[in-house]
Amino acid sequence: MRSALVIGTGLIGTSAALALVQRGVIVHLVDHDPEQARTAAALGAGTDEAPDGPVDLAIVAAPPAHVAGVLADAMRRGVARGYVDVASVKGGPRRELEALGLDLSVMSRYLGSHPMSGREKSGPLAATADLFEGRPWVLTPTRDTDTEVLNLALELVSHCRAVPVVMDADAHDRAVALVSHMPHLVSSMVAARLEHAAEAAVRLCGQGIRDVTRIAASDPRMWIDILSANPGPVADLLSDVAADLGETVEALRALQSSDEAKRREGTAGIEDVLRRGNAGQVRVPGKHGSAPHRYENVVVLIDDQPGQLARIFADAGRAGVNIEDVRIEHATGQQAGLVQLMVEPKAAPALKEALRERGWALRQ
Ligand SMILES: NC(=O)c1ccc[n+]([C@@H]2O[C@H](COP(=O)([O-])OP(=O)(O)OC[C@H]3O[C@@H](n4cnc5c(N)ncnc54)[C@H](O)[C@@H]3O)[C@@H](O)[C@H]2O)c1
Ligand SMILES: O=C(O)C(=O)C[C@]1(C(=O)O)C=C[C@@H](O)C=C1
Repeated sequence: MRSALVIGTGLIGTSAALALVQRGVIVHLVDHDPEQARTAAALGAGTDEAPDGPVDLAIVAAPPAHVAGVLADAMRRGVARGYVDVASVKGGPRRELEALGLDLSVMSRYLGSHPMSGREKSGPLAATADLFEGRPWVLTPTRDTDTEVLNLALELVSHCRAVPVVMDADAHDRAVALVSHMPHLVSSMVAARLEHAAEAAVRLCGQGIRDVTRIAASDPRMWIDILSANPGPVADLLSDVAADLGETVEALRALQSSDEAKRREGTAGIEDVLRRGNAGQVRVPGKHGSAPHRYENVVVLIDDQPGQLARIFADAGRAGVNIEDVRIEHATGQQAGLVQLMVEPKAAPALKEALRERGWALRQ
């Protein structure tokens, strides 16, 4: 693949673009919010200039409810030889696209896909080139999918160092209901208990609750789209969880009883759910392939003024350093913030020197 067009330059689109750029692919970036595409370009994910002819692969990374419309528009304009989307649900977007009445020959250029990797954060600033490393990336070809398009999608997955998994779209949706969509709701429900909890209790939060609630920080609009496209399988699973919850509540109540036999029943009920949890947890596969990169942090003090981030990215680009991840901390009550630039350890000394030369104040 020589060229790609990423449509929707948020977390996933920009992460894929960064990985493709690292592998020498010319990447064009477009978003319905041009500021997002400009930011992605400033991060080194490609150019926000339009391609002057069809690219090899268009990657649609817009929210699920927009995917069919964006794909149909791009396919009608013939912007690429092949088209993939990365939406978290696969059956709905394909059916919506089919309903838009594209010719079969055009439809054969489309392949639905879904990288099983993400973050609770949105937007290009949360993107990283190694987001998909070692993670499953589902491809849902049909009998009509053009082989060239399947090969382009496999190349995308390989450039992102992910592991391709071929599945039927509806089987995919049932599987992700179990491993992603239902757990997301359960995480939100646990986190919701904290909303009005006493500060004295919340202050004690340790790693356990952080692990269980991390994904509850995700963008609700995105998740409304995802859950609306897969409500049946998620509802079925959540009703199984509700049954477990009911039995667990009963077991805990039995533990409060003064009757010893009842207390034994309660212990057995609790043990049952904990043991079944152990048995399920060991089935969670480890991350395949290589471990995620450990980046070095270069911390820069910035004034809270427009254009500061773009200037840092441009200075890093001039120094030939790829920024793999960025975090921004705003100092409370001050017109300043700390930007953490995460880079390959071997690139850190050159970046620090270049930034100092250009007058940036670095912090430990
Ligand atoms: N977040 C995750 O963990 C994750 C993981 C795998 C797949 N996905 C899927 O990837 C897609 C993108 O998710 P994200 O997390 O990157 O979201 P995001 O909010 O970070 O980015 C979405 C981008 O799409 C743009 N956009 C919205 N409507 C558009 C349109 N009509 N045309 C062009 N651009 C448009 C937005 O401006 C935004 O920049 C979704 O379909 C999602 O289901 C998300
Ligand atoms: O790890 C996260 O933060 C995610 O949100 C990742 C996650 C998941 O549930 O595994 C979320 C939705 C996507 O469709 C794929 C991946």
